[in-house]
Amino acid sequence: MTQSFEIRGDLLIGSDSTGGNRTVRAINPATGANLEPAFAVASESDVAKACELAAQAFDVYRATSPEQRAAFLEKIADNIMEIGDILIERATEETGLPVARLQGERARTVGQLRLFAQVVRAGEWLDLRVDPALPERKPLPRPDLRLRQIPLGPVAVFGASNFPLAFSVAGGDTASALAAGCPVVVKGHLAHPGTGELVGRAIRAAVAQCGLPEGTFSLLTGANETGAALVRDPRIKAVGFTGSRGGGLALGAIAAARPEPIPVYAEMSSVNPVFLFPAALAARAEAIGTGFIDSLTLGAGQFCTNPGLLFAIESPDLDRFLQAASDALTGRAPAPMLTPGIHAAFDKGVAALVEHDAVKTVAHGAPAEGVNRSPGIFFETEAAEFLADERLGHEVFGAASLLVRCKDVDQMIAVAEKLEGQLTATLQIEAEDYATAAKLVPVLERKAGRILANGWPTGVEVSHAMVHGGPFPATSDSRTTSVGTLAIRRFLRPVSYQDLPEGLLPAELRNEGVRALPHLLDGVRKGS
Ligand SMILES: NC(=O)C1=CN([C@@H]2O[C@H](COP(=O)(O)OP(=O)(O)OC[C@H]3O[C@@H](n4cnc5c(N)ncnc54)[C@H](O)[C@@H]3O)[C@@H](O)[C@H]2O)C=CC1
Ligand SMILES: O=C(O)CCC(=O)C(=O)O
Repeated sequence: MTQSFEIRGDLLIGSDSTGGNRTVRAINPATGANLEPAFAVASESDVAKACELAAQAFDVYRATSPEQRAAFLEKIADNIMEIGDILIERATEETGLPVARLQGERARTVGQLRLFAQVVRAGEWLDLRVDPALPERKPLPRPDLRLRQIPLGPVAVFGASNFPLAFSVAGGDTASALAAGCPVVVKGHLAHPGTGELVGRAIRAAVAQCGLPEGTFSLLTGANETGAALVRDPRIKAVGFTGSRGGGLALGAIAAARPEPIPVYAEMSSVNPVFLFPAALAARAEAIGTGFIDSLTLGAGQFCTNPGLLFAIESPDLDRFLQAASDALTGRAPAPMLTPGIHAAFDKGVAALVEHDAVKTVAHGAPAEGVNRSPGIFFETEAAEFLADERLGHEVFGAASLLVRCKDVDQMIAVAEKLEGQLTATLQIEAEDYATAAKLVPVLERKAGRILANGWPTGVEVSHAMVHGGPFPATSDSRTTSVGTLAIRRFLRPVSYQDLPEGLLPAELRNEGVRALPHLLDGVRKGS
């Protein structure tokens, strides 16, 4: 039977929809108009109720079999597709993003849930290890030791403004936390509350259809206070976040100040340096120029993977690149940005660069027609100036980028050494560049979570070998990723069982259970 999902402005606290005061409306950023209906904003008691339900759900949910949990993730994906066109229509109204982009994002979101279902079934994430007892060992016998990963507990997820589906209510943080066995309480982003509610209803329906406890999932709409109360709640055991550096740091500080501090996995700011090597520019300066502008202006530049910094060595080929990039950007009409606040922050960041004595404007897009839009813009400066002012390396969230002119490869490497942590670093190279690029790669490994060649950083593949992370300030914890199947590890911790009788061991660590799953037996990989 086809289900119908509606936007009513409700909080979704377990199976209850009655909480909150109806005080906020979404804004259509393309027109500036308010959208109906009014949405309930969660109070502290709503937050506490969602967390209590999540805590009650935890032991039941984490005891689900891999098959039950995988089926739940797949049911969420099916339900999201069942929402149908109203999901894309509402997301377009709330974000100003084009229909095709949102359709692609929906496919990525459901694909991500289905991929995590496969991961749960495969069992590698349990990281099972067995070191059998060695009773005859001298001078001391070895006990029987068995290890598995267990989920941390209820997780707070902060939906991102710029990916209303793939990084929001049922995005990567939610998918990986649910896959790990953690109940999830989402703090929805006020930039897309209707989109969030539709997806939240799809998850809530899946909870009921799969016979899971109601507290497995809740959705709280609200501003910063709601999020702060959620992170303070003692029942929350980890946080997933995508957004600003200020927001991520504030939540990290709240989490660290709790009587029981908890991990915050925050994906924050990145300028994603791109290194244009000489032979690459000689071979294809024009193609690199247009490819760069396409990546820069994608989604009005509102990607944390946006190429915000370029480095290149002075040459006539660099001038060809600049001409091609300028031609591609000039006249390009700006798209609406996600919120008036994000638009204002972009204008402020651009104004600071326009007024900077050491920065020259290379090109900009067509003037804005309509609200919440500003032309994309491309600047240049000298390496020495870049090194002298660290503000030139900070993120301007939107379609703004700065080219840094270097004298030679050594200067390019010296500048790279000064960069903050990044999500990505990109090389534009040809075979003749490999020897010099090889000197840069070890530097970039220290700086970034993903190094790519001859592509553009926007557009992250959801897969097993993806890292969407990196050293601070790209993220708060460089040891992991927020995209790809490795993300499940953020919400797990190991437990070792020493000499427990078979009947007390979890099923997957009993002899028969272990044999059916991939595991390490005395350090040797088996069964995968
Ligand atoms: N690097 C990236 O991936 C992204 C960066 N941004 C940056 O963030 C700016 C604002 O955009 P938003 O999406 O609204 O990000 P934001 O960081 O302001 O908000 C994201 C979420 O965190 C919460 N939050 C923020 N500060 C908080 C605090 N002090 N206490 C408790 N909760 C807090 C908000 O309520 C929201 O739910 C943009 O102009 C841009 O500079 C935004 C989206 C993605
Ligand atoms: O480039 C992408 O696909 C993902 C970008 C991202 O993670 C973000 O903008 O928050």
